[in-house]
Amino acid sequence: MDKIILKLTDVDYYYPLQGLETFHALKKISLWVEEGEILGLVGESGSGKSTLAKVMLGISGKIRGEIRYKGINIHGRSWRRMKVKPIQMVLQDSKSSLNPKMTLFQSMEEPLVLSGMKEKDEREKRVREICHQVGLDLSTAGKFPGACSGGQRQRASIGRALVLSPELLILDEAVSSLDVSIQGQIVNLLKDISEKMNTTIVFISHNERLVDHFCTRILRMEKGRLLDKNQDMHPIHKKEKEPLSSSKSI
Ligand SMILES: Nc1ncnc2c1ncn2[C@@H]1O[C@H](COP(=O)(O)OP(=O)(O)OP(=O)(O)O)[C@@H](O)[C@H]1O
Repeated sequence: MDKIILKLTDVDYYYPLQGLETFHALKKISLWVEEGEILGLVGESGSGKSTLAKVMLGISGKIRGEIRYKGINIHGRSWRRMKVKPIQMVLQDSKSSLNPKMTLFQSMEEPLVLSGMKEKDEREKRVREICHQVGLDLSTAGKFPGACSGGQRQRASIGRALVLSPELLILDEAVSSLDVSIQGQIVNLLKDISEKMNTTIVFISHNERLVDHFCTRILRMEKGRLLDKNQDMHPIHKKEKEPLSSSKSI
């Protein structure tokens, strides 16, 4: 088997409610993520996909079970407290994840500033590289989010997530609000990035056709549980990465 970078064993998650009540959102989730793969996570609305993504990122709250990143038990540890995080997430709403008062370029530069990269020239060089990778020209990168299209903003959100070279990128409905042709372009871009940078991707989407085209393995959630219990017994869900035409209807 390929190298496992993230492994969850019997993970339960409970959201705190009013008083002493809790909501049992994840039930006995066991899964692994292999280095370099594009793992798709599908399931109906409310099945727990976003909660699972947040647990991978270190959400606070009542968690049971074991979460190991590269063999290290990260249970209860928040990546948010670390300057350079090995896991990054891109959400559906690029408007809310980008600061409206910063240009796309500045938003992509900010994680470098926060990580302690002091030289402005060095930071700008890195952001120019990332702009090239995510297909944003520099004049667009100089605009504020309000003056950009959804696709341009989403490229910048992906660029911001990639600028510190994360090992694992989680995309939670990250292309859902975009036109079909733009979805295809962004998915091709992600595939390219995953191949060139060996970035591992967890891709959450309602769009099963898109997931089927894009992902190398697919897991399904239902009511807080994972349906594919014995993951290596589902070879039909495991395939080689194949090119996706951006004009194809997905
Ligand atoms: N902060 C919260 N407090 C209490 N319950 C929550 C909270 N956030 C989510 N839930 C509940 O947890 C369950 C799983 O929600 P989650 O957002 O993870 O589902 P999802 O599969 O990502 O849904 P969608 O596809 O609609 O985004 C739902 O029943 C939801 O109501």
